[in-house]
Amino acid sequence: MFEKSTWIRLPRNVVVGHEVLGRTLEVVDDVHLSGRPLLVTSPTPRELAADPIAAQFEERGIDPLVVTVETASFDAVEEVIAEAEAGDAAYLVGVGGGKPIDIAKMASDHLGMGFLSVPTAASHDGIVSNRGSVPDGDTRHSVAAEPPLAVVADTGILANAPWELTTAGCADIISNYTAVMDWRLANRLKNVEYSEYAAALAEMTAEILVDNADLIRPGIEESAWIVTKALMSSGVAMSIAGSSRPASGAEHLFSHQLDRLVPGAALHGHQVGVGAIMTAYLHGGDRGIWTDIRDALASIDAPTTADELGIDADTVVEALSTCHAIRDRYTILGDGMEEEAARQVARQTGVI
Ligand SMILES: NC(=O)C1=CN([C@@H]2O[C@H](COP(=O)(O)OP(=O)(O)OC[C@H]3O[C@@H](n4cnc5c(N)ncnc54)[C@H](O)[C@@H]3O)[C@@H](O)[C@H]2O)C=CC1
Ligand SMILES: O=C(CO)COP(=O)(O)O
Ligand SMILES: [Zn+2]
Repeated sequence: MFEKSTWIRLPRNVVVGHEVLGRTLEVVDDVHLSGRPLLVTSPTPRELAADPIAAQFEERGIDPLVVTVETASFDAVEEVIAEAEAGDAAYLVGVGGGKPIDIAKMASDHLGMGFLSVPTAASHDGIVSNRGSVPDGDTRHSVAAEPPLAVVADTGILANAPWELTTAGCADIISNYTAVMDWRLANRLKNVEYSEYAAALAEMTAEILVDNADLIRPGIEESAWIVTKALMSSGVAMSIAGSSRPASGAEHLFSHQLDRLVPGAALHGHQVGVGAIMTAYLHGGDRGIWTDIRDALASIDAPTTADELGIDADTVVEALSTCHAIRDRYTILGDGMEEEAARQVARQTGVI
């Protein structure tokens, strides 16, 4: 008997483009949200986007609640939940980079409320996905959470964000290549559930981004458009898969381990990009696509070496040789790399 079922949770409206921030209330209406919103933001995005959105609500006679968070933590999630309950909020709006959006996502999951994602930086694919990532003890990877009901991505704001945030978003997309290789391997070796649709979408997204790498330049709104659409597409792949597998393999394990060893040393996307160079090498050796990945990263100004990440060689080797154990996710790292083998890979690929 056929007993399979799937439940794909996607944003209902995705609005990307020039000055779309000014249309936030139209989006709110279109997804039938009403009542008092709670805007969750961080200091710079507050000025750039949350205050202008708050002004739109005020013009309509609605007094929005605003919480400014500084760090991604469960204390911040609790604070948002408490503010929402005390202020009778009806829904949440996450405005900023990954941190406020993740906090809004996790809080809305807990409160059973809808939420909107308003990214001000195209820094990774969490800005649209149904995954939330808040450090929990030793855990750094994402967990299932509420997907946004809608995304409002203003390309003018995104194009003016610090360039390294955009290159981090690009690198997060480029890492889909190795994530999908790991996923296929895990499917073949461990019978891990696999979706060809999600895998193909994740790979195609990386390919389109790499093909358009020449158009991705600082301060250009069309660049923000290309990167944001890719992040959306990658988020959809994760939603189809019902896991982060299409966009997260061993290169992400490596990055999560760096987050534990040297918190805040480099951006998520930059770390996974360097991880992807090394894990692509592990998949294919000298004939593999690791040089293509390295060159694609270099072409969009993303780091390709430990030095460029600002992380020392020993830490890179430690992260690569220990990260297999941090999560139950089978990858090319198998049951772990010997430290000397990890050092060789990092040397062969020019990472150290
Ligand atoms: N949910 C998920 O699947 C994922 C979540 N993450 C999480 O996301 C977080 C990292 O994301 P980020 O966006 O790097 O963090 P973030 O929210 O801290 O933003 C980085 C910095 O950029 C600034 N910023 C944002 N937009 C700006 C703009 N337009 N102009 C000037 N400055 C601007 C912020 O004020 C902040 O200082 C981490 O907590 C990480 O764990 C990372 C990957 C996936
Ligand atoms: O960053 C992500 C995909 O790009 C999410 O992956 P994780 O589940 O490994 O946190
Ligand atoms: Zn990522």
